[in-house]
Amino acid sequence: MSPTPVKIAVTGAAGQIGYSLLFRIAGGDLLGPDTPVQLQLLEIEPALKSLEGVVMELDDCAFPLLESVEIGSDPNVVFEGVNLALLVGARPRSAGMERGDLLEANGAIFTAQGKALNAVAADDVRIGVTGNPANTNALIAMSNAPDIPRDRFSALTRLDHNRALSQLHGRTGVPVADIRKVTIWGNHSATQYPDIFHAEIDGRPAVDVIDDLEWVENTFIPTVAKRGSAIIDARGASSAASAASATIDAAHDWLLGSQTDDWVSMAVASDGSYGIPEGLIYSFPVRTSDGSWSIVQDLEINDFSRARMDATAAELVEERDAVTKLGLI
Ligand SMILES: NC(=O)C1=CN([C@@H]2O[C@H](COP(=O)(O)OP(=O)(O)OC[C@H]3O[C@@H](n4cnc5c(N)ncnc54)[C@H](O)[C@@H]3O)[C@@H](O)[C@H]2O)C=CC1
Ligand SMILES: O=C([O-])CC(=O)C(=O)O
Repeated sequence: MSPTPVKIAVTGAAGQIGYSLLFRIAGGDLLGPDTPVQLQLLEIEPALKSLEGVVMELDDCAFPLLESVEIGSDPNVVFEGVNLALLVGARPRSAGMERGDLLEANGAIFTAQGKALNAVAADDVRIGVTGNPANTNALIAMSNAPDIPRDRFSALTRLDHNRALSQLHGRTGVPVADIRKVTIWGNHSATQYPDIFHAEIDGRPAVDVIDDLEWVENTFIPTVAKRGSAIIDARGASSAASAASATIDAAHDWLLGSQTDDWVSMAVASDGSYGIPEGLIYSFPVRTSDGSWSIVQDLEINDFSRARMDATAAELVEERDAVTKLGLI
């Protein structure tokens, strides 16, 4: 008997990220080669025609795992019974904007979608937020879905995590598979803190292998934290295929588990670990298994890390205060 199909909602499905994400999901990259998927795609009314074209292309791929595709513009219909909701749809920033500038424009979307998920999603739903500002959008959705446990919400910092791995690979030549225990702390913004003090490169402490704290502070951290802007400057549009790939990686590891000798970065509701204010959606090192996650505990935090972890938390507190004032949470 084939496994029960998983219902996956994707919002902003006609957008740039959607155009990569949907094909990867339907091809089995998220749930593996044995699990059929049913896609339930949300778009705003004016983008539905374009989405119809994307669905025609999905049909034309004849993906064996793709059981059905439904599209619509009403989240109360599209989210019906979904087991996984990937909230991508939101306005992207353009050159010169910070992601926080999108708070007001995109905040309202996540209020309505949080309410709809609360009303109609499956009991086991997991919700991953990619649309920016991702952490605070996840906070808004979570706050508007009081019946869904808080640990079912996360925001995407896996792209930052992958960017950090790639930069370390570029510096050392060690394959990314042999680089472990990198952490992105905090906000998916320029204040994020990519931390290598616990990382291992080829089984050795990363700081010893790199042996250049000046490079860590003045090249590695800003390169990872500002990579989104660099891509906008180069491409004239924000990252899309890499964002889709990270969205898949994050959901895959959340639902199916991550390696035990490594961890991943995920922005989740803080339980106060590492002194981060309770309830903020903050990126931590987490281990995942079977649809649940737990924050890696007891890492020693030096003064260099502490200052950066607190600065990115302070930005998230400001964002939370701003959306509270706007009445979104
Ligand atoms: N967390 C991360 O690492 C990353 C996040 N992003 C963010 O992802 C979001 C999407 O990016 P792109 O696909 O490039 O943008 P895009 O503009 O190409 O697509 C966004 C889509 O969302 C749709 N949309 C707008 N409001 C909607 C609503 N209420 N319900 C459903 N769909 C709605 C639009 O019609 C559009 O088709 C942006 O906020 C972007 O900043 C992008 C890259 C990385
Ligand atoms: O920078 C942006 O606006 C898009 C994004 O989140 C990223 O590439 O990390």
